[in-house]
Amino acid sequence: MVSRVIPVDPFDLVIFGGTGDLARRKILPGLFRRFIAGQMPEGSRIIGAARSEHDDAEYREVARAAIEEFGGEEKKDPALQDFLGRLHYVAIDATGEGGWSQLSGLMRDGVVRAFYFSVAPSLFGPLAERLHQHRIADGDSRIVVEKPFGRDLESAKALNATLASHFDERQIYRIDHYLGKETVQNLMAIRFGNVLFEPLWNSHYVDHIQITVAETVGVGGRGAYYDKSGAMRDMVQNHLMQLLCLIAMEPPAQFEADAVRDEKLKVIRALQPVDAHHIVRGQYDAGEDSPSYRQDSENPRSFTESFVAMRVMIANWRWAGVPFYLRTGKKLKARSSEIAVVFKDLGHSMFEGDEARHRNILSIRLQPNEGIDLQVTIKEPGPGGMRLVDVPLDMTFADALGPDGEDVPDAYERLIMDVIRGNQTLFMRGDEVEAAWAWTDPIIEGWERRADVPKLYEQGTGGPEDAQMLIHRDGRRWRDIKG
Ligand SMILES: NC(=O)C1=CN([C@@H]2O[C@H](COP(=O)(O)OP(=O)(O)OC[C@H]3O[C@@H](n4cnc5c(N)ncnc54)[C@H](OP(=O)(O)O)[C@@H]3O)[C@@H](O)[C@H]2O)C=CC1
Ligand SMILES: O=C1O[C@H](COP(=O)(O)O)[C@@H](O)[C@H](O)[C@H]1O
Repeated sequence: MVSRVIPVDPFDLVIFGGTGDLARRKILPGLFRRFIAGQMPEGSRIIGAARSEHDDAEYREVARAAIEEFGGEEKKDPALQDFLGRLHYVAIDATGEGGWSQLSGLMRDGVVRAFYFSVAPSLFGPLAERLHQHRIADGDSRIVVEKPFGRDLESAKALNATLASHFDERQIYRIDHYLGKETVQNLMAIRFGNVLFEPLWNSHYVDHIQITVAETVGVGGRGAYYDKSGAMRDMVQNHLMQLLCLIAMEPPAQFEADAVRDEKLKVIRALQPVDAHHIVRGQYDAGEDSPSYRQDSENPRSFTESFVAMRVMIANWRWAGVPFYLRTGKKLKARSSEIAVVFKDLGHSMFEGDEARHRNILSIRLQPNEGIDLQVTIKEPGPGGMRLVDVPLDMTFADALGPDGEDVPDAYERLIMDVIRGNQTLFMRGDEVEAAWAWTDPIIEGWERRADVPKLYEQGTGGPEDAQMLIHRDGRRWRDIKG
């Protein structure tokens, strides 16, 4: 099978924060992979922009070093030199006047102009203002806005208003890199591309749904940011919420930006408030040889959560009474992200002596080993009569699709190419982000009001004991976190 590369128009992509961690770790290596794949047409340029003084040659060395450090196999590709030749640099201050006329002079007509805000969120507004003031952005330009998009409803509204005073909504690409992950898109393909699942996708057949995003990393290196954020703002309000929307939304009429985003918004608006009883916060303790969260964040009195588990209900016809259990945390036992749709038990077993509960479980593995797995019940092989056993019908995309199944763009690559193509389907709309904050704000405010103390949990486990209780109380259990 040969991967299809959809052509894009020539573009100028300006990366504000082009020397920063995200640019070096993800954006530049990703763009090099797209260059190799033929998605950077002749005449396209990448312009790094940050305060530090560099000329083009020095910036190319920054990019070369980044690709060497963070790139994969592609770093050995002889096309690297040609790619670096497409890079330019402007020293610019987002909050001052330095560099703007130089950037303005670099802009060309006849190519797509995209501006990636890979800088601290406090600079999103000043960048938008200056792009507008200096007439660097035209009516077809796109801006890509990184997370976090605000830290509550009020700040998200203010940021939306600032951006809206300079750009139309169709020009604003709010990034959630989970939406760019291959398997997250597969979620929609599995749901809406198979006749098999949709009839069962409701409260008549689904017992509950589990969404897990487990990480083994801690917050070392990003402690200052994370400690003001916590798992709720960092992961739940955006990534987990987006997964929840995709799994729960009604079928959109088309796979088109507003059709998909309208349906996601309806899910967020139908979320019931979560009471304290249905949510557990945790913070990782010190391990034998590894620091605690408080040490990593350099805040010895921190009450920020590095883990959240919660039971969420959606008040609509399709999902009435079906719990969605969400959990995410750092320093857990494995890196594993999965959505599991657990179907109801059979109403009656015709097989004598079969007392086990048999249930179908559709598990969509987002990472690692992207794939799907459907647990089905079959007869145990051998002469032992009609004894039933549950087995997985397992498909790893890499196995099923061969080497090309592995050769897929990573989330950032895909999303940047969508920006150039002008496709907003996998980006969050302003009202979606606000609705998500409107739902999370009361939860966070409740913690602050009660001075809630997160439960400590042992590193390398599934989180605090209370998270087990959260689901056990309902007579269910979490799926194992397996890497
Ligand atoms: N790093 C990551 O893994 C992730 C990051 N993000 C988001 O991406 C954004 C960037 O993060 P990250 O790369 O880690 O941040 P860094 O601190 O590593 O980089 C910040 C960049 O902004 C530049 N910069 C700082 N101040 C100004 C200014 N006044 N004018 C122009 N440029 C400026 C810096 O260069 P200089 O100092 O030379 O100006 C640098 O290039 C943030 O919004 C973050 O939340 C989101 C998800 C993951
Ligand atoms: O946005 C973020 O995501 C990462 C997890 O992303 P993944 O692609 O590695 O699953 C998380 O570590 C980080 O805290 C958060 O800001």
